[in-house]
Amino acid sequence: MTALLELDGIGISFGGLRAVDDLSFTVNQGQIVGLIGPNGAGKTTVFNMITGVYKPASGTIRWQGNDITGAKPARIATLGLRRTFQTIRLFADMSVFENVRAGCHLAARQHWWQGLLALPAQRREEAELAARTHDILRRLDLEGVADTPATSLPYGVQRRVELARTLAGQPRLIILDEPAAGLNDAESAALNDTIFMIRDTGVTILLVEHDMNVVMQVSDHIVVINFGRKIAEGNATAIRTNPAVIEAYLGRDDDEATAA
Ligand SMILES: Nc1ncnc2c1ncn2[C@@H]1O[C@H](COP(=O)(O)OP(=O)(O)OP(=O)(O)O)[C@@H](O)[C@H]1O
Repeated sequence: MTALLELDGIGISFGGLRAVDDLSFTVNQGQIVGLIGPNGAGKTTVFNMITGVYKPASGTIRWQGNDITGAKPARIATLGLRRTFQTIRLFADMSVFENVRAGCHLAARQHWWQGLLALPAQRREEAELAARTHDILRRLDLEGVADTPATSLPYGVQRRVELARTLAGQPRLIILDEPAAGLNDAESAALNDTIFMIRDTGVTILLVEHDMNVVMQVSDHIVVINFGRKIAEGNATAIRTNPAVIEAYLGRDDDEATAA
């Protein structure tokens, strides 16, 4: 298996709090890796370090073998490493098609001024991008609402539009930030299929999620952190029965403990 993303001993502190400590794990090409942990475990901080929002105080992050520790978010995005957001960030005045088409811009080859001149190469690229956008809309079952203003749609559909827009940038690896948050049971069940479909198009996935059902059902490999440290990793069967994981979740009187 080829390592796409490697975290090697990364750590960061906020004031006196060691939010992430000596954390190592690898995401291989084509895998779906779940990153889980109780509230405040450090999940968000981990992917803020991966995406360049925070610079790790220690350790190394490698992308296809190259050290990208401390690289700026824009550079990391152009490498093909993208994330989704928990909060909806769609363009309110644009249709679903236009929102997803806007996600293609990072991968576009033409300069903006070539667009003004409407050169043949530019027109060709426009046609390519429109075809790519329609292909993604079809895969995510959004063709029927392509012309609908994005923010007029139900919450669960808007989340799918966001996912479509992120895919339009042709990522190699996508970090899904709690994709099941706020979804009803039917939407959450459909999400599993969507995640498999994304992987089947060749995109590697790092899934940060509270919903244990989703994580256990879709992940090839699961990394569990608590208080910023890795306490277990393995497949769903191994994680479900791991005493340290059970202890971490059952030590907390909340829904996560029940779900675990
Ligand atoms: N910018 C910051 N400044 C200070 N402390 C922070 C900051 N970001 C996170 N923390 C602290 O670091 C720890 C890890 O937080 P983080 O948000 O990464 O956890 P999480 O696993 O994503 O939690 P949740 O599941 O609740 O979203 C927490 O104790 C949090 O309070």
